[in-house]
Amino acid sequence: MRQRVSLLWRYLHGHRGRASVLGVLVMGNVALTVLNPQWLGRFIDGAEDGRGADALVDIALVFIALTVLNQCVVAAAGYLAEDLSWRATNTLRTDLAEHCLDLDMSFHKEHTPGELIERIDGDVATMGNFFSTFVFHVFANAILAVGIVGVSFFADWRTGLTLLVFALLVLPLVRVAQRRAKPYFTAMRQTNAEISSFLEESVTATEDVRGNGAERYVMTRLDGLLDRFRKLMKVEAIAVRASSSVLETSVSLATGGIFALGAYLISHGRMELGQLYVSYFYTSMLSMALFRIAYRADGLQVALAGMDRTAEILDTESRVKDTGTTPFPAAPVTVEMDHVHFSYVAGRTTLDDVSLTIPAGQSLALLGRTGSGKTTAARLLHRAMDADRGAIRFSGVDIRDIPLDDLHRHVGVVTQDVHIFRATVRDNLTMFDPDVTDERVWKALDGLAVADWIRQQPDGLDTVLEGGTGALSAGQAQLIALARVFLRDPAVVILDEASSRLDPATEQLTGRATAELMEGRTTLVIAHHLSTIKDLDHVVILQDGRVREAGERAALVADPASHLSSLLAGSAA
Ligand SMILES: Nc1ncnc2c1ncn2[C@@H]1O[C@H](COP(=O)(O)OP(=O)(O)OP(=O)(O)O)[C@@H](O)[C@H]1O
Repeated sequence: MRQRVSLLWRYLHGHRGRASVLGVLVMGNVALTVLNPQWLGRFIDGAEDGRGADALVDIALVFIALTVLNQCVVAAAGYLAEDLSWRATNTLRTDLAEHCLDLDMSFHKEHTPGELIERIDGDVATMGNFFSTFVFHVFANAILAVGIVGVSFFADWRTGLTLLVFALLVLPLVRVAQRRAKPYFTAMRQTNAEISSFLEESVTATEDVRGNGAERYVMTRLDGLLDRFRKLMKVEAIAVRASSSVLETSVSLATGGIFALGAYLISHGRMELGQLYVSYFYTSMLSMALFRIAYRADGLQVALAGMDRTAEILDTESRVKDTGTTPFPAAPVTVEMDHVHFSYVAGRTTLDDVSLTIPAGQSLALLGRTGSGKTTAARLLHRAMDADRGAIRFSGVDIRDIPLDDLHRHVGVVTQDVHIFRATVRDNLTMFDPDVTDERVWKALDGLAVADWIRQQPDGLDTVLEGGTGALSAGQAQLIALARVFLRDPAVVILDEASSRLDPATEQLTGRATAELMEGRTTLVIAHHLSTIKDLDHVVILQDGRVREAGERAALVADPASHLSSLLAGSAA
């Protein structure tokens, strides 16, 4: 609960002014709603007492004016609640997205993209609804209930007591209904997130699914998830229905009680007809208020469950701590991995005592079979995660001592599966940074192979690219990624070669662009083809997470006993 309150407080705090006005409007609405029936009572009593038509018309006019005013207050409060909820939740969405981007690999391994989208968009949207729902249907109605009981006490303690007992009996029922329903709501949201995530994965993997003839299996799994959702929905609906039936019965009993009490009081001259009418009116208003609270309890439950998950994500701390204060060393930098150990899963070593050095401004090819740990070693270099033991240093500075922002600015990464945004070439190069001018783009790329390629695109920098890697070949996507890195001018470059074969023309172009990028920078290349290592200075061959061989490329090539020589001989054969 404290977590939820502090989450709400954090996001409403910045909008205190609007929230206060909203509070005043809600209170005004409650006051007008409670006051209005009093005028009806006066009207009835006035008519009974034989007051003149003018006086009765005046009372009716006041009643109408208050009703209109109340509607205006409701409209203003509705607008403000929506506005406030969008402002607060948009900030929350941005913070959540940023927080997720900052979290390390282990978090992203545990949560699929679909699940995170559901958290960032789905849960937050529900919280937005909750806000309007809470203000209008729970908070406002709770205050209204208190107001009705209070005013009834003031008029006659016996009717006040009847309404109080009614409300006090009904409220625990509402709470029981809420508690019963909550686990189902939580499970429903979780299943919903799993469905989104599964759909996202299936759509992304369409080619693989079809290629493997796996449509039926995929659909069976989806069926299973949908079935689980349906069953949860059923139980939840029954829980909500049962509580409404109990509520409706209680309302009938309370109304009967008020009429019986009214009849008794009128017959003893202690109540007038108008007052009885007001009490009856209050009973139905109170029931409606309690109904609304109960009815909205499900929305409230969904929102509370979403809020718990949101708070949980916001409270998840990255295992990669950003506590360093040492500036990134001046280029060119020496890259050193010193007896590094790493496991994704406890007990299953991925990197075992890996040491390597790339002298300043030189390049190193990291070779090894699939699964030998090449990508993992590269990830450690830009702190996608941290080594369990050992150290990584740039020109002698431990990378954990460098602020993460600084590190990411100076270490450029080109991954195998480059992500292309559905946006212009410009946005894809600048990563949506509006401060990077076209002049800067062209200056950074001046005379480079990638610049020629961009110029050949139909609209140059304005060419709109399809999302993913759909519209571009692997080589073209690599060209975009290389250009991105050129723009940032990093001191260290980590390059995961495109593993798929490129067509000869693109291969030549990416080869030239890569050579240009490595110029004057310290580079680690994850090489998937032996043909591409010929221009690199050093070679490290990994085998099952250990260094099998390391040395200068030329020396290893010249040594017929080296493992590299045997690999080259094997690939030539
Ligand atoms: N996020 C992860 N969580 C758990 N295990 C992982 C993760 N990423 C990789 N691994 C495992 O770590 C080992 C090394 O993987 P890594 O991707 O570093 O190898 P690689 O040499 O780059 O392979 P490839 O050439 O196929 O890209 C493999 O056994 C792999 O299954």
